[in-house]
Amino acid sequence: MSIEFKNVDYIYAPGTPFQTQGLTNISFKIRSGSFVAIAGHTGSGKSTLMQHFDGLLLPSKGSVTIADKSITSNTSSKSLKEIRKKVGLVFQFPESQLFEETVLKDVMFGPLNFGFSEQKAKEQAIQWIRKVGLSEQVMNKSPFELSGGQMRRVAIAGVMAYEPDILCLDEPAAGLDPEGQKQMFDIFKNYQREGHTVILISHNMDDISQYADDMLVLEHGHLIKHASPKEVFSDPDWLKKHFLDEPATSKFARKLEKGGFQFSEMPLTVDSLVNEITTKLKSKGGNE
Ligand SMILES: Nc1ncnc2c1ncn2[C@@H]1O[C@H](COP(=O)(O)OP(=O)(O)OP(=O)(O)O)[C@@H](O)[C@H]1O
Repeated sequence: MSIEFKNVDYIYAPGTPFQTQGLTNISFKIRSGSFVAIAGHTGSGKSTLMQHFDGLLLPSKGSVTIADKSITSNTSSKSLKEIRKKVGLVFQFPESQLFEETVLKDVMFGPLNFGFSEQKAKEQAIQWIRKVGLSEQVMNKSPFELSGGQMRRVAIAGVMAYEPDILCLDEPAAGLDPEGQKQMFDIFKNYQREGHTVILISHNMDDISQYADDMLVLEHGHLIKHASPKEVFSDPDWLKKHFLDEPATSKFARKLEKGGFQFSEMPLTVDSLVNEITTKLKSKGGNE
């Protein structure tokens, strides 16, 4: 299922002293079945953009089209419910939104809310509890008895259990250990392989370079780049200008090595990476 933005502006608290321009004139198209990363510094508009994918925020100007359904500032709540069944949003630290008595009930909540029968909702919940790497033994426990990492999985299973065509995740691996993070991303990559569209907000360039097909980069509410990670990461001048302080570790560096560069020290920051690339380019006569 595709997503298209046409000239979208979003203004928070219009006409008040708190008025803030969240997004300005955003246009792009996300291909159905792709894995897209949204990157950008804090406050650049990533969460504001994501909340337009299921109509949680309606554009102040312009339009958002999800498959063949258009969302504008006038879209009815009935149409929005249809869209929300197709677009699952997982916010940062989603475990803070768990509320049911048991894990099973919590994961069943989404499917039941979108019209699945009790039986089907239960089957979906059990399947997704397993798929996110939890044992069936947790099903009858209170979510609040679980570890932080397990609670995160329960919350994510709660969205995946109604199998939205588009899955949007805001920093889903934040705070998890490296093994837990990898498992989480493998689950999302498999979800894409099953034919779904996955959209991920991330500050982590390693994850983006490893998993995403395309990147949207925001700055001060403007879309400043829509390209593959390879294109973005092979433009040192652009990286230096926009991502100077973002951390880059060995996997990210290895991706760049494939473009012909070698790196000596790991981990690297983009700053040191860019210096290294610039030095190498100079020594090669600037032809690469
Ligand atoms: N509820 C709100 N009311 C007013 N302004 C807001 C609100 N939420 C966000 N903003 C403003 O909109 C702009 C974009 O914020 P947004 O949260 O979308 O950025 P972000 O890239 O997701 O940041 P972060 O990486 O910190 O989550 C910022 O200037 C922010 O202060």
